[in-house]
Amino acid sequence: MSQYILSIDQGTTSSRAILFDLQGNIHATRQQEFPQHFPASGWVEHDPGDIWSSVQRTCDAVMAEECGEGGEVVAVGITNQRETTVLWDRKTGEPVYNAIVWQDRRTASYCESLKSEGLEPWVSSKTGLLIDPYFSATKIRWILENVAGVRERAECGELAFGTIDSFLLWRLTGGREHRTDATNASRTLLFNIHTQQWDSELLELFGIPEVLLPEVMDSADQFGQITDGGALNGTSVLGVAGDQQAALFGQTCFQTGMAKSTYGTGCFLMLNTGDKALQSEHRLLTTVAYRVNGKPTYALEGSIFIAGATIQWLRDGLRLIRDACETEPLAEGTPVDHGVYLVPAFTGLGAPYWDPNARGAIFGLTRDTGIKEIVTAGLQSVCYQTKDLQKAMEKDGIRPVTLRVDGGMVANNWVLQFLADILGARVDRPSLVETTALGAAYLAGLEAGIYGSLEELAGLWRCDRSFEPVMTKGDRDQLYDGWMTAVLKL
Ligand SMILES: Nc1ncnc2c1ncn2[C@@H]1O[C@H](COP(=O)(O)OP(=O)(O)O)[C@@H](O)[C@H]1O
Ligand SMILES: O=P(O)(O)OC[C@H](O)CO
Repeated sequence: MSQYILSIDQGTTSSRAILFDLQGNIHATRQQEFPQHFPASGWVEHDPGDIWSSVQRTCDAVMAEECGEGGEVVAVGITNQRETTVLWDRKTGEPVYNAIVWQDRRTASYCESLKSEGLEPWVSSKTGLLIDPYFSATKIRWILENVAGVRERAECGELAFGTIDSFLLWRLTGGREHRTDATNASRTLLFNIHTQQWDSELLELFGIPEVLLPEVMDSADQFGQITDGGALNGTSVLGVAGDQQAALFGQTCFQTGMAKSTYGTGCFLMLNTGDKALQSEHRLLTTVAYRVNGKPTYALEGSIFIAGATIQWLRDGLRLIRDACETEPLAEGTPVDHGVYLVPAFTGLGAPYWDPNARGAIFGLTRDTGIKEIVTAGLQSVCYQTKDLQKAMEKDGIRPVTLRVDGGMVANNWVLQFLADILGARVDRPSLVETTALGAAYLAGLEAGIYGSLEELAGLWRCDRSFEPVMTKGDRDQLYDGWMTAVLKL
């Protein structure tokens, strides 16, 4: 009988269920998009019911079509959009409000007030994060403050908080398990990454009752047996990690100095710093990369909010292209020094600027600027933002020994060549770019005993193509100076 690991990848715009064979090859995959809600300027919400039903449907479909004929799922992994916050009733399982998504900026002024009290260094020393609406704590607080009756119900222990992994686990286990893993906990602004525990002083600061919080497990652990998962009933969830950490794991960046960068809606660069929680002096985040056998491994992270979303905007907002794949031939026919800079600060700027109030702009337009220059500038913006992160890491005294890339945008060879050129570093694309789902499968497989060690997993990584820098230092510096000038004008 063929054996598989099922990975549930619950992302910002869609949910995927992917069946991996035990060598880490994709056997079957299903994906479903779900609606995004923008109830006010800067607000982004998901209906948790949509998230749950998209997960159910993709899992059912993949199980029915591909696993029906004698196949067996031996372990389940969950990976998820991080920080997104749900509060639900422990008895009914019903959410008390929509999920507030990581991109949501509604708590910006509250974050500003905390920063003006000088609290950021203290919060950062415990959590590795900055005070920003991005993280869960201020979103939880907003629900407690603004939804009628919720604070009282929370204090009585009637409600549960979770990031999406936790919400899905609760539903899959029929409301028995209220758990999360250390990577997801490390994105809440409530978790002390040094003690690996919820921090009572932070809970007090944000006014959040501890009784709301899930139990924090290793990333490879016994999360619970599935009882409400259709054909998955009887199998166990054995791996959980936030999607960027899962991508680092799937890219098998297990050694200190190894880094991955994922180019999906946003871009997230993560560098393994081993057992040291290095504190950045240049506004990068310190986070838990994974926790295995009770031992946390840490990472430095640069989070860019808008990467592939720029291409979606060029397609859907400006209608300059019909499909993302048209961007590659357009850029190939355009000199890199066309002089147009597109800064996609649609929802503010993330690392290393952390400016929630910045907004996007296009600079350097002339009478002969056309579609191809604007599209090329859109692709280049993703690479320049990665360069910003590389610079911040260098100022912290760190240079990645390898950069492995993944996510939807890495199908674009032009982007990866320009990335290598602007970074002045080699960029490696693996054969399997669904590394996020793969990471969750590897974690589950590790707990199931299918894989004996991280070294064994590292041996499964395969390179599809390496991109070597060919640009001169002079050209690189000149192009990047133009980007910096544009960003400073925002
Ligand atoms: N050939 C391409 N060139 C540039 N961007 C692309 C290409 N193909 C896909 N994209 C972009 O990649 C993103 C999709 O990547 P994906 O990893 O599926 O995102 P997410 O998981 O965040 O939803 C989209 O924003 C899309 O615009
Ligand atoms: O769902 P994605 O792939 O856009 O990832 C979102 C990140 O986890 C946010 O921190």
